[in-house]
Amino acid sequence: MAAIKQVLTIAGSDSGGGAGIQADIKTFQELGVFGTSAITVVTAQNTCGVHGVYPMPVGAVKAQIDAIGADFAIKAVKTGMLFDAEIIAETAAGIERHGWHNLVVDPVMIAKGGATLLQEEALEAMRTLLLPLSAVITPNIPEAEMLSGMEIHDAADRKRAAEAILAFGAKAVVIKGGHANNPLIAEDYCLDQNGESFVLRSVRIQTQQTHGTGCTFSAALTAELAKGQTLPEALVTAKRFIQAALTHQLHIGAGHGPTNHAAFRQFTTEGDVQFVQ
Ligand SMILES: Nc1ncnc2c1ncn2[C@@H]1O[C@H](COP(=O)(O)OP(=O)(O)O)[C@@H](O)[C@H]1O
Ligand SMILES: Cc1ncc(COP(=O)(O)OP(=O)(O)O)c(N)n1
Repeated sequence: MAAIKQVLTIAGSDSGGGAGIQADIKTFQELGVFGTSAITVVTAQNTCGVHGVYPMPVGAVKAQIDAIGADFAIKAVKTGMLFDAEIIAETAAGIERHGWHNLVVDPVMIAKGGATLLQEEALEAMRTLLLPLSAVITPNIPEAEMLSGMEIHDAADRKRAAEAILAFGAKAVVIKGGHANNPLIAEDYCLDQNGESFVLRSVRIQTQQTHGTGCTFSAALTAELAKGQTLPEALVTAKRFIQAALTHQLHIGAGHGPTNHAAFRQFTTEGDVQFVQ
């Protein structure tokens, strides 16, 4: 029997279970890969907001990464909440030391409730240390604006911002459309270093149950890359996964509830996502 594909998430813990490490591991499990983790930060968090942020000592981050590197055949890695420049530097050094490829960088910066998940002075470390190692980076619109230093109001702005982000060395960028103003469509835009681009479109689901959408999407992308899918194939599955997770809601908690990670396996999603070149 072929060994199950092994993946690593280097990210923060969300006590509420909808985002961060918890969302990543659930998504990995649903997509049939074996998830391992290196926890960067512990957050005290629920559907109503972030109540506390407790960074791990960098030595603990390094020790977790090296324990995984010593024993697992990691096929893809994703990063999530990294919080400060020291943790970013340790993460980048670990990825290089272990020669890991298929790096998905989810540049987590601000939680839906407004809490800071990345210190402002860490932005430069993300640009210079992590982006050059990444196969793909998946900013939402505010994150793409921060990374590129440009405002995004329309598709032309989005393309210019994507080009600016690629200039930091990422092989591809996906600017996710969850924060766009379009009330009907949720559209993600992908551009790679060869100038190839496409968009992924779905119906926008009218819901408050959106906590952890970005983590879940990037974890699904990581799982599919580990299984050997091409970037466009992996992105289509990730978009179908999050569409199902948003459609079949769980209604947990009083605030922004978590998405339903089990929905993709339970419900048909064929045709829910349009790939437009
Ligand atoms: N209301 C929605 N309906 C359908 N898809 C959505 C909705 N909100 C976000 N998405 C999708 O979820 C994924 C994460 O996007 P986004 O919410 O922008 O990221 P983040 O959680 O990092 O802010 C993207 O594929 C986006 O298109
Ligand atoms: C520990 C932790 N990591 C990441 C996030 C942000 O996740 P995201 O998927 O962007 O979802 P929202 O915060 O926007 O709901 C987080 N909250 N906690």
